[in-house]
Amino acid sequence: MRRPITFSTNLRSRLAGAVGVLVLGATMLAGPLAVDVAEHDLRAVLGAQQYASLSGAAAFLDDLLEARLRQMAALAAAMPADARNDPRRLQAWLANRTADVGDEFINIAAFARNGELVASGASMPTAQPLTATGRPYFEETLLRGRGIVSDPLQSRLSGANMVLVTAPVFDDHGEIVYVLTGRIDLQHARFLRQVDALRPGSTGYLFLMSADGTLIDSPVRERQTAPPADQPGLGRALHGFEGWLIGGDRDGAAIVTYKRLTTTGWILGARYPEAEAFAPLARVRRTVLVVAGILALVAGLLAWWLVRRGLRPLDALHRNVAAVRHEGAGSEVLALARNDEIGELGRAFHDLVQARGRAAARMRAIADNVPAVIAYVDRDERFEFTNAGFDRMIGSAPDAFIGHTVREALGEAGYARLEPLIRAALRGEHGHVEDVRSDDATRHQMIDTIPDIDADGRVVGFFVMAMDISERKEAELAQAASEQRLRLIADNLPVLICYIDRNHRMGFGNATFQAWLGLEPVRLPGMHLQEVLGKPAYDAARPRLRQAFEGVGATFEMPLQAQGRHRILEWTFVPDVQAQGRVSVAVAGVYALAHDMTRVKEAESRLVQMARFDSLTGIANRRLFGELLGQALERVRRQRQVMGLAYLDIDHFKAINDTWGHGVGDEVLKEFAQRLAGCVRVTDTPARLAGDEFVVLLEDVKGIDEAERIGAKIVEVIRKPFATGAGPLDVTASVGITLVHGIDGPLPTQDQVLGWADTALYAAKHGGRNRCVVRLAEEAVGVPATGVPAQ
Ligand SMILES: Nc1nc2c(ncn2[C@@H]2O[C@H](COP(=O)(O)OP(=O)(O)OP(=O)(O)O)[C@@H](O)[C@H]2O)c(=O)[nH]1
Repeated sequence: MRRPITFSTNLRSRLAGAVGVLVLGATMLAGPLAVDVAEHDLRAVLGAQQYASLSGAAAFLDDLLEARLRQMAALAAAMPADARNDPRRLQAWLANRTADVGDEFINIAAFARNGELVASGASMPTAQPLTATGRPYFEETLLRGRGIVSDPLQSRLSGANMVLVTAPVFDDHGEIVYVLTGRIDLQHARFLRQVDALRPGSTGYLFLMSADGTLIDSPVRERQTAPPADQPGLGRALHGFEGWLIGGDRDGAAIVTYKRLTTTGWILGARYPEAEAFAPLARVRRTVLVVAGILALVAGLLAWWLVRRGLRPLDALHRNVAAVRHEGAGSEVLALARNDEIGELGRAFHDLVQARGRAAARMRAIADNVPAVIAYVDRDERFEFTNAGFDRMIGSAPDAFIGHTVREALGEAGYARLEPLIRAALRGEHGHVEDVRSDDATRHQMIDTIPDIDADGRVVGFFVMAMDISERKEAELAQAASEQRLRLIADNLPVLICYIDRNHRMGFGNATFQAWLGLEPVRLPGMHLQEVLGKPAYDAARPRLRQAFEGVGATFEMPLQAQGRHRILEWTFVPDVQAQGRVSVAVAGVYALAHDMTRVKEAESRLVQMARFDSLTGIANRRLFGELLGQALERVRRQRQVMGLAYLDIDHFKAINDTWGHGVGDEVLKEFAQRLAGCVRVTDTPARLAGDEFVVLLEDVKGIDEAERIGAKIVEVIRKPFATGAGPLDVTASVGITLVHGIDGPLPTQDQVLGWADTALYAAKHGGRNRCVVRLAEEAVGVPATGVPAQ
């Protein structure tokens, strides 16, 4: 559920204030920022200026030192030859020269090539001879063969700081004989005074150091003996840096510039304190700040006022929206007539409110017409929404519970029934119960609770839906009772009844499974059919089962060995066809019924026996004989054998009956059949056609002789007295045999063959009875019989 949008009541004031402060701040910052940019540029200009100025000063000092070197070189060149050879003359000459150059050099001295001080323009030291051996300026002059300016050094006599300018004195052979040194006392030389005009500003100053950082000259008194070690960038300058930089030390920030002298490698530095360098700019900055502050205040106020004025329609729209939401005002107040964005916004709100109203009405109509109780309950378990179902199911007005808790609305008992569902819903879980009884326990209800989870995953409430499912419950109970009845019937029927699913597993099975197969019905569901029937029976049933699953029912017989009994079952498979969609159907399973056909089969087999055998004598009757004769005739033609058919009749049987009665007649018939069966081959089949008429089907007879031997044997066997209830009786029989060859052409009919045998019998009777007559088939009609009279 969405959280309601909260309009800030002072949005307009806050926006106006924010814009005012932004404008004020921006205006305030603009001036100082501009001054900062100017200061940055000015620094670059001043730095470059300082460097140019210092370069000029360095050039000047280079000129100065080169002039001193030239002056000393000229002096050395001007040394007369006698002064070179005579130390006293040299001393006098130097004294005069020292007087000449007194402004530039405090003293001029001459050192011999071995370093010994030979002469000095000032007074010669007397106490101890001085030597320049090992001194860098001396050694370097000898090495280079030209004059140099020494690094600052301290006089061994006066202790004053000085530098020496040297020049070699050559003899006529170009060899150095003396090294002249002109001494410049740093205390008095004041190199920097000569370039003082190039000093930066009034508080800035220049300073001069040797290449190793020894201070040569500085206007700052206290630093005359020590190098300006804390000068910003000094370390870099000692490593060759030339240029300007800005740095700070205990004296404050300053622009410091460095330049090296080309003659000596000395470092000339200038320090220009920022306090002086940027003093005009600081004044400008103060002025800019004041002016920017005033301007910013005016601009900020103006911006604040303009925004407030511009947002006044939005404020009005906000009030109207609040009136619609909280005071029930009509949405028409939102349809502003303005022709700008606010008007457009207002009209859009108006349309939205209208659409929302229509949607809410639709939702309400749907909710009210659903046959269920629908409610929304907040986190505090208070009803926020209820539908008309409350009226129908509970009998309370639809809005009666709004604002009340579930406990207040339904009472303790009703709340207790719902409490597990409410707890589940507030945990964020769906709840569902089906068997909630109404207060009077006459109705069944199904209740669902669905949690309302916001975008942050918190449960803010839940929906409740309750339905009256009494009718469905009653239907379920009725169905259960009906199923119970069906089950009772199925369990008491002497048939196997079961349901087989598509995987050939049992659905259910009736109690007969227990009786016939020893399987409890409760164990059947899920069992595989192979497990139930055993593999052979299952394999036999599978093709029919496949057929049934293709939608075609099947009925078939199948033997089953179980529980020590052999049964013949007649199975019927009925497909359980279920609709799938509108047009297609599918077989979901197969209903199977199995009847025990064992007894029926046994009775059937008895009937077959009865139908094919003579009940009095037990040998084949006319029906079976007919079947066997047909088959024998087929064999005759196929195997080209000779078949014989003997036709027998008891002589004067009527007289036996008449004399001794039917019972004795029956005894004679049975004994006759017995003897007949006993005297022919097992492949020959005796049969009783009717009364005292018998036949014997003789297979594969080799010829007439053999037929006659068989006939004679029969006649002989019968001739022996019959033991009957009336005592021994003499019985004879007449026999007519016909032989049928395997010939081409149409096969003779059974009646024809019987007719031929009957004709032979007739001949035997006619010939005096108690004998046998054999006839070939082709002789059957009108041919005299070959009688085999009784012996
Ligand atoms: N006991 C008894 N008699 C039967 C049965 N069926 C037929 N008969 C009698 O058998 C007699 C048959 O006689 P026939 O074959 O016609 O004549 P016959 O006396 O044998 O004379 P010939 O055949 O010429 O020697 C009749 O009297 C029948 O009633 C039977 O099942 N049992």
